[in-house]
Amino acid sequence: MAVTELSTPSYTKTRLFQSSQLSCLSTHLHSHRRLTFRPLPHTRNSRICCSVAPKQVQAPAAPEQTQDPKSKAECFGVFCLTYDLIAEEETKSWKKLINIAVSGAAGMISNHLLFKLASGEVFGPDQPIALKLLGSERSLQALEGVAMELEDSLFPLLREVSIGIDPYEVFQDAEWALLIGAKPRGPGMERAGLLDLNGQIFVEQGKALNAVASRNVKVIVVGNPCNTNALICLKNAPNIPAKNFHALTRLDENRAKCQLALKAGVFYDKVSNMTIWGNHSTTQVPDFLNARINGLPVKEVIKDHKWLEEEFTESIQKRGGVLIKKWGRSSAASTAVSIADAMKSLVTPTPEGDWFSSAVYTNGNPYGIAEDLVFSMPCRSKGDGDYELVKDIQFDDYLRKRITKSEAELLAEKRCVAHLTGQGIAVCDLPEDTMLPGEM
Ligand SMILES: NC(=O)c1ccc[n+]([C@@H]2O[C@H](COP(=O)([O-])OP(=O)(O)OC[C@H]3O[C@@H](n4cnc5c(N)ncnc54)[C@H](O)[C@@H]3O)[C@@H](O)[C@H]2O)c1
Repeated sequence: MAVTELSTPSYTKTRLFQSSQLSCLSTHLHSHRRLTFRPLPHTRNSRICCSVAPKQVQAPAAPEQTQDPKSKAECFGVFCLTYDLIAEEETKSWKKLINIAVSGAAGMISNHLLFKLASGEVFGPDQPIALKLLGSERSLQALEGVAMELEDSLFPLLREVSIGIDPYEVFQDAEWALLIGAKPRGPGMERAGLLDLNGQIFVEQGKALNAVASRNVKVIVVGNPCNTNALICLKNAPNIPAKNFHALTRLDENRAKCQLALKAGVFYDKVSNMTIWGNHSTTQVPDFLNARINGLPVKEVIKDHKWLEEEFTESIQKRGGVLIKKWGRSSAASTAVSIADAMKSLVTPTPEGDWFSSAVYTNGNPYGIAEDLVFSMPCRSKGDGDYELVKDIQFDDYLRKRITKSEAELLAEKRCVAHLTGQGIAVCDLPEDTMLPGEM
């Protein structure tokens, strides 16, 4: 198969396929004819658009779209079948499809997350979704495998699956972008080197989101160092509100809730108001001053304050590393759970009096934290995808001091990637070689 190699300004090359090879059938979404299966020949090693339409549910009629054939990708295997559903199977309650883009889709976290999304766990049992999977050139074969597993799972709500390596194509019309793909720190690599290497990925993906995603796309950055990657991404996407960008600290929140529950001898659903402040790194601050157990301040329930200040805090900061030592790899399943939790927190109203943690853009924050960072803070949502910061938060010297340390680290990371955020020449003076939670 002839492919054209084009140099791109990004770290990788993008393969473009001849327009004659580009065809994808997803007419099942626009058709109400009798069930027909129309297999197309498929070609391997191509950018692929895969559409699957299960028989249980029916999309509403949409106007026929005249699409430029070049904007369509090639279909693959059973995804090339066109299912025209019979009129009797129409479901009147069908909702508009949500487009979810996932990068690093052939990786370990995605291997759990995609199946949770497709099952309806996040958006509910009557919300169809399209998954747009972005991989690296090296993982394209693996992405095909992921698509096959999704296909074999017969998820009624999963209406379309497309895979590719070009973010400008995969992020088209994305309403959610879960940016998980990143490179791990290699042997001997400085943290500054990792910031630069992964930062380049988020420059390109920010630009692509800016160019082709929904103007109200919600972005959750997971790939590490996630706070600074999120900052790079939003700076390269000026047409998307900075407020829409999050870096994932929900796993840290979940871990903190679990440890407090264990110490207090209660089930973890009794722990609320748990904030993680700052960076998703070993400087993060799990806030036991404002957290509650059974509605009471943690310090009233757990009298061992030395444990809170020393063991608890460090155990959360370093839990990822301990897990790697035991498990031999970084947390994937619990990270996927926490991504689903983070999404649910934005699409369902936060329970009265409670909040959740997310690393978001500091722009007029009420806590005195430096502006123009992506910093984990307490958030509430009305369930419309947006959030507001929680105002009534207590601080003491211990909490302030810790938050300042994490803030200093993020400011240093920001200086280190100034060349990627359009903020001048990079000066890398990281205060110490702090670790990501999974790197010890
Ligand atoms: N924020 C958190 O709480 C948290 C928790 C755990 C892991 N992480 C981070 O999440 C990231 C992914 O973890 P994983 O275990 O899934 O890793 P993984 O190595 O299993 O998967 C990463 C995938 O990303 C792909 N990839 C690399 N560059 C890409 C690019 N430019 N575009 C698209 N895909 C690309 C790789 O090919 C690979 O398939 C890592 O950076 C890890 O440190 C974050």
